[in-house]
Amino acid sequence: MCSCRPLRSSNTLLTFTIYNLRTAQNGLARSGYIHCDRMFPTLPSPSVQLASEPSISQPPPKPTLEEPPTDRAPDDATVKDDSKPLEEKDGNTEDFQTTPKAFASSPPSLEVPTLHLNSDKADKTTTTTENQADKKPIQNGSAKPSEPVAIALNNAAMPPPPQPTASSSSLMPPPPPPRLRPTMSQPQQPQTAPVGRYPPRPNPGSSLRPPPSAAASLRVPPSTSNSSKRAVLEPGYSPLDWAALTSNPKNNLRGANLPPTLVKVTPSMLKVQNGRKGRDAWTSYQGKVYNITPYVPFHPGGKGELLRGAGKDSAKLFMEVHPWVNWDAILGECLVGILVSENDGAAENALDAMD
Ligand code: HEM
Repeated sequence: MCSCRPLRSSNTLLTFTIYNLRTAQNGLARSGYIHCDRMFPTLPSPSVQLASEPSISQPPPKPTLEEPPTDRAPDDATVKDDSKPLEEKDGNTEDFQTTPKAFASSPPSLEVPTLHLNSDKADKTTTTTENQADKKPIQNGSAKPSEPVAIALNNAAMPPPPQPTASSSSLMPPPPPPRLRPTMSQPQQPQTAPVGRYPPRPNPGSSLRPPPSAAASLRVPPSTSNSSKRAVLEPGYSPLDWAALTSNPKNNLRGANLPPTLVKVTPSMLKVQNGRKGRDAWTSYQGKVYNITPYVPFHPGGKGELLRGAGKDSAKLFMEVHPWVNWDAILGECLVGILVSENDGAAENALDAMD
């Protein structure tokens, strides 16, 4: 884009390049255009120093084409269409010292491809673009304008990702909707109402119920199952009452007619002490024999559960039900003696007989 100015318009000393075929023929610069040297800095061009009148220092090269002179004035520098180099008009460019022509370079037109999910359309688009890319030459050494488009269309030519379908087995099934944990007091009911945007409303009757408090969540829910065999203790037979009874030194909890020292109890002796026929119930635990009769009304599990171990070793039953209970701390005052074998018991009885 050379900004040309008529030759007359400049009155200062400037260096210009004159391109005019007619000037070369007639030796007169009848018409010419001053091109800015910035446009063609590397080309050798005849320079004209203008003082008051332009004077050509070096004659321009002679063209090979003959063209009749015109009658125009030598200083006529009117802008005309013949400002174009003559080789353009006649097509002869070999012997003519030409100046590189400045062509208006149109910006590369990037075609925005249209992407379709349909593979046929994508293939067509790709083919069209590839043809266009082949047809378009590289202009002025610039980068290929079609490269990004081609890359983009190569990506577009890839098959579209598979659309998720309900029957696709490669996808994980959606997680189940969260459920509220059913509580003991609110039995779970089948959900027949359609699942809407909002949770279902509570029953009209329960709307008057106060909201549950934090303390209610910590409360032990009432048990409706028969898994617990906890017995209802009579008044005056609480654990605190048992503790008060055992703290009395004259409680006589071991039983009547027993020596103050520990008794050697054989298995046969233990078996007789089963709580029937007016006899106390004895049980053994870890080699020691206890009279459990005074503890029967205090047993939280009830009389029947406690007497299951009467007349035998109840360590297994005890550990199955409540291994956390401290046996000795509760029944320490009920200790009768130690469990011995039948032979030891027989020998002891023989020694007693000798005395
Ligand atoms: C001989 C066999 C025994 C059986 C079969 C038995 C059974 C039971 C049962 C069924 C319960 C109720 C558990 C519940 O609340 O769900 C219970 C509670 C209890 N029993 Fe026994 N019991 C036995 C011996 C004993 C003995 C010898 C003692 C005392 C040393 C004892 C002290 C307790 C205590 C303190 C509880 C309350 C436990 C708690 O509340 O966590 N039991 N027992």
